[in-house]
Amino acid sequence: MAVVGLSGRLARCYCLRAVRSLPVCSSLRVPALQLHVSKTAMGASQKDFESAVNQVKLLKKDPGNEVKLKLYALYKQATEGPCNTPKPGLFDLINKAKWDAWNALGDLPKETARQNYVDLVSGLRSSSDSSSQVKPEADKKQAGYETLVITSEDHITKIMLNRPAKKNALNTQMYQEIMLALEAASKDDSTITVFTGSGDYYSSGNDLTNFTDIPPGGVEEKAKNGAILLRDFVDCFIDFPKPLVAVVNGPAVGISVTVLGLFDLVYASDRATFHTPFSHLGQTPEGCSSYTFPKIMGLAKAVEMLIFGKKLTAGEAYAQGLVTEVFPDSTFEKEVWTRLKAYSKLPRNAMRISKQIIRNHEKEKLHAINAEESSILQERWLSDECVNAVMNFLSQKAKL
Ligand SMILES: CCCCCCCCCCC/C=C/C(=O)SCCNC(=O)CCNC(=O)[C@H](O)C(C)(C)COP(=O)(O)OP(=O)(O)OC[C@H]1O[C@@H](n2cnc3c(N)ncnc32)[C@H](O)[C@@H]1OP(=O)(O)O
Repeated sequence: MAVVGLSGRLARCYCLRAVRSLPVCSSLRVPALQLHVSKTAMGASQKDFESAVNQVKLLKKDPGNEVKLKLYALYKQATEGPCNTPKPGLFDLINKAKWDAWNALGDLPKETARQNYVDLVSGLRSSSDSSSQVKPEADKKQAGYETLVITSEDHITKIMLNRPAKKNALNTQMYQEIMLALEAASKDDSTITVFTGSGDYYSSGNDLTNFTDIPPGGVEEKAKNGAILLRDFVDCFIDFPKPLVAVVNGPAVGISVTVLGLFDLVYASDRATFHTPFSHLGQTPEGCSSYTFPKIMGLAKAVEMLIFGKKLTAGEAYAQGLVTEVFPDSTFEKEVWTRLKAYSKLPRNAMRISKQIIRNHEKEKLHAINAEESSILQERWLSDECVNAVMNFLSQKAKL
């Protein structure tokens, strides 16, 4: 695809398949940067291993080269088995150190290497978290998040998307932090968990700059990593055990709309809108919306949103069953939080078990739908239709 004359940022856009793969960086790459993992190496604890691979990227402190060599060696042993490459030359110090670390593991079984990797990362996580996070107390912001503001008060854990200058667009870090925040909220002493946005937007959905910066493995690896990230992200909502509430304070776009089908309550300000411009972007529905939206609002209305990109007002979203209740913007925050504080005093276990009974019937089906939607999007992200739409936004910041 001819890319002559585009800005530097676009020239890095993963969509530009003509771009040669970047030179392999000379510094030691922690294996977490290579998220493509072979199915055969995963076995029963595939999720734990993938989650550990993801978590390495979020370590607050650099664990040092010795630990990184250990992570590298265990990763290679878990995914490829015993060292199977020729020894690098004497002066190729970085690759020789990596080769030595891997080779030193000898015939260690893949399963053992995988488990050792998971154990090593969880140790790194707990030491990193304990040194960087403040124990949440009532009215206290939780430390350790850059794209979110997490507060705990009145038995409510509030997860606020906090990139207002970018309309709370979800970049890769925000996806990762939301997964961590949901994991923490599922285990803390709160009764309900609330999502909302800071600034005038709830969220403008996927950050389209996520499509730039080609990894060393090229565009296919970018799309594969994106599909893994999307699937893991949506799985967190499918499996979340407590009542999950969306306080939609303004316009919502894309994935911030589609996952609403997995929430238990959706309260919207009357200035909120709901927009899923997937066809405009050469993309397809995600967040299980290909199943939940027809179920919630009927096939015709779901098609009008998901295929034709009709933007709904809060009133229309309420009429179609996507929104539980709409409030005047002037009294939105006061009315909604008064109500939620009353709900949060209800017996925690009864609410959790009731949610389980209501949601468990379809949990496996939703996981399967999520996996299918993610793999279809993996292909879509490499298509010319998506390439042109994303480049159009990035180069002109065209408004939908
Ligand atoms: C292969 C790679 C995969 C990566 C990982 C994927 C993981 C999961 C993917 C799941 C699939 C999700 C799909 C979706 O969510 S599709 C929807 C995507 N969102 C959009 O297309 C919205 C784009 N934004 C807009 O149309 C407008 O910004 C908007 C109407 C939302 C607001 O317009 P307004 O004029 O009011 O404000 P600005 O445009 O000036 O916005 C202010 C600044 O914020 C930037 N911005 C806003 N939204 C986004 C966005 N989604 N992505 C990136 N940047 C965004 C905007 O550019 C402005 O920035 P500057 O101030 O720098 O100009």
